[in-house]
Order: sequence, then structure tokens, then C-alpha cells
Amino acid sequence: MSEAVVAGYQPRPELTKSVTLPARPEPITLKPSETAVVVVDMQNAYSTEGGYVDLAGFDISGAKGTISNIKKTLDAAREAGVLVVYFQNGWDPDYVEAGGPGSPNWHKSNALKTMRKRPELQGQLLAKGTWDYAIVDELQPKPGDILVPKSRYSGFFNTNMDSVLRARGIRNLVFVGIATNVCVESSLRDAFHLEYFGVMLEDATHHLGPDFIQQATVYNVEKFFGWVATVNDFCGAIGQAAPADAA
Ligand SMILES: C/C(=C/NC(N)=O)C(=O)O
Repeated sequence: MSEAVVAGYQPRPELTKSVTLPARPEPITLKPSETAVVVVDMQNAYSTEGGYVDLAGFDISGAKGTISNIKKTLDAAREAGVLVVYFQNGWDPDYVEAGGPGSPNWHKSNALKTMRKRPELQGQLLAKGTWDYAIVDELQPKPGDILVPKSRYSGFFNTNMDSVLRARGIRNLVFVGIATNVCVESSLRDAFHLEYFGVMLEDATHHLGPDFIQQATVYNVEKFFGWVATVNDFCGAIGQAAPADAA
């Protein structure tokens, strides 16, 4: 699987001015040209009624607010010249990439389990080319954004995410998306082990499961793997690097 760059990109002048993002456990300095916002799996599957996680029985009523907070984040990031990378989770329509019974994914994936329980859904959940797999309308990628398809929870596993980032000199990753406790946390942990500075915008993520699980990931990120900030703080800080102010 390889990444795709959304066509029509107009290169912007390189922005070198650093900004300080108020974050926990302490503020973190970000240079826009070395920072990317990573949008994790904002597909109909994870945030729209009738999508996979809704059909699997998870509560996604909070997803609407998450979508609008992500939109705000992306508007501010693009304005400041920050790279936007989308992860898109799923498999080929025959589910070869999902793995068979020899893969733990076959046993743990709630999408695959839901389709085994309801065979009429076979071919519809997280299959490339379907509505379920598509990025939600409100967050459609823009020219210059990068799309990284992935087939497991972490966006660094069996993808070229690391090369894509290293080729562009990216050192800081600002994570938004769904689900906080699954693909966001898995990717942020892998980012940490690959020497990236990971920030999670807590109000631009949403969890699958009881509310305490969101707090568990926030705790893990803040204490062990990275930094936690809010959408308003990110937008305020990155706004300081808008082109008119660029050094
Ligand atoms: C449970 C689940 C989470 N995905 C995610 N994007 O966090 C899945 O893909 O089955």
C-alpha cells in the first residue's frame, strides 16, 4: 500500500517560525515546517450513523463534535502551512488484507466479527471503494494532503508513513481522529518509538467504549508517550505562524 498526494497542490513558502503550544505535561515548541496533523480514520465507518462501529453497537453520538473540532484544526493547520496526513483504515473488497483465521485481526476486528454475525453486510464494512471506507464529507482531503492507507490499528505498521514523514523533515505529529483508544493511541505509541514528538488534541478525538477509556489514553499520552493539548490552544498557537507573520 502506498500513499497518495491529493492533486492540485500549490507549494507555500517554507514557514520556519516556531510557536509554543500550551500542552500537558508542559508546553511544546512546534516549527510548522516540521509538523504534521495526522487525521486518524475519519471515515464513515467510525463516525457516521449506519457505519461499521454504529452497526457493531458502539456509541458514536459524540462523533459530530469531533468532526467539527477536526475541521477547525485542519483549517488552522493548512493556513499555517502545516502538512496534513490522513490515515484510511480498511482492506480490499475480498478481505485478503484483513488476514484469515491465522491472524489475530480476524479474531479481534469488530468489523469482521459483525460481518460474520450478519452475512448480509459482507463486503460493506471497511472495504475499499465502499461508503463505509470513505472519509466523511465534512473532512474531505484538500490538495497537498497525503493519504496513507492502512490495514491494522497503527498507521506505522506495514505502511510507508515513516518514510513519508522523514522525506519531508517532519518531527512533530499532532493526532486527531477516532478512536482515541485504538488507532490514535496505537499510532501515537509507534510514533514515540520511532522518535517523533506526538501531541494528541483531546477534544478532536473520540473513544470507543466507556468514557473512562478516553481518560485512560489521555493519561497514557500525557505521562508516557507525548503531550496533550486542546483544539483552541492548537489553533491559537499555530495561528501565530500564519504566513503574514512568517520569519
Ligand atoms: C475498533 C477499531 C478501531 N479503529 C480505529 N480507527 O481506532 C477498528 O478498526 O476495528
